[in-house]
Amino acid sequence: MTVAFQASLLDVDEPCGLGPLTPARTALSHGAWIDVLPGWLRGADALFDRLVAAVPWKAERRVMYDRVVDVPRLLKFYDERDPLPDRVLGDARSALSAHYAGELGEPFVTAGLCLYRDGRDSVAWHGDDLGRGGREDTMVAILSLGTPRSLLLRPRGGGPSVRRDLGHGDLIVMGGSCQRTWEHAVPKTARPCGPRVSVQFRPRGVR
Ligand SMILES: O=C(O)CCC(=O)C(=O)O
Ligand SMILES: [Fe+2]
Repeated sequence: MTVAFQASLLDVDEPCGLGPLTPARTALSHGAWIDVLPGWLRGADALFDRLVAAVPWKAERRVMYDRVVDVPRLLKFYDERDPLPDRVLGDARSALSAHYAGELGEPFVTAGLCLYRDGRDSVAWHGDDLGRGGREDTMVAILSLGTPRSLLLRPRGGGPSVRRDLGHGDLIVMGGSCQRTWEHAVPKTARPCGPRVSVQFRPRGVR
């Protein structure tokens, strides 16, 4: 598939590599938190290009109320035994598993990939609460590549939302009770907007 993407000028020709994993934590309410590390992956635009070309992206359709609608992004899920599409993703998963081992008590194993082709692609408000995230504290780590998009978070009970603009190798980790006491979304935008890939690493049974 071809998607037009303007590589960031700072990033051109830089070798792909993960920097030190030194995220800054922001406590949210109800025992939720986010860790953010801008530019964790240097040379992220090269990885973006490889993933756009190599991943067998799938368009999905879902039942919404009484209609079948297109899911507004392309997807590919790698289960724990599936080989990842790029070595750098394996390195990122290992580094995250090592860094959070004490706090999380288990490794990140799956990788969910999303391709937002332009500003019309999005993900609606939700928590990753289909599995254990709906009952237990856990973590979901997201590596963002390509054009930055806003990730919004809001408490389920109501209250102000928190926004982080993520792309070009940025990392966010949602932790604690975040998947069951908060929701997150990547809203559509009317601004001209190039494509973004997000890679979500999750522990076993978290979806
Ligand atoms: O694209 C993102 O950063 C978020 C994706 C997401 O929330 C999900 O796939 O569950
Ligand atoms: Fe999510």
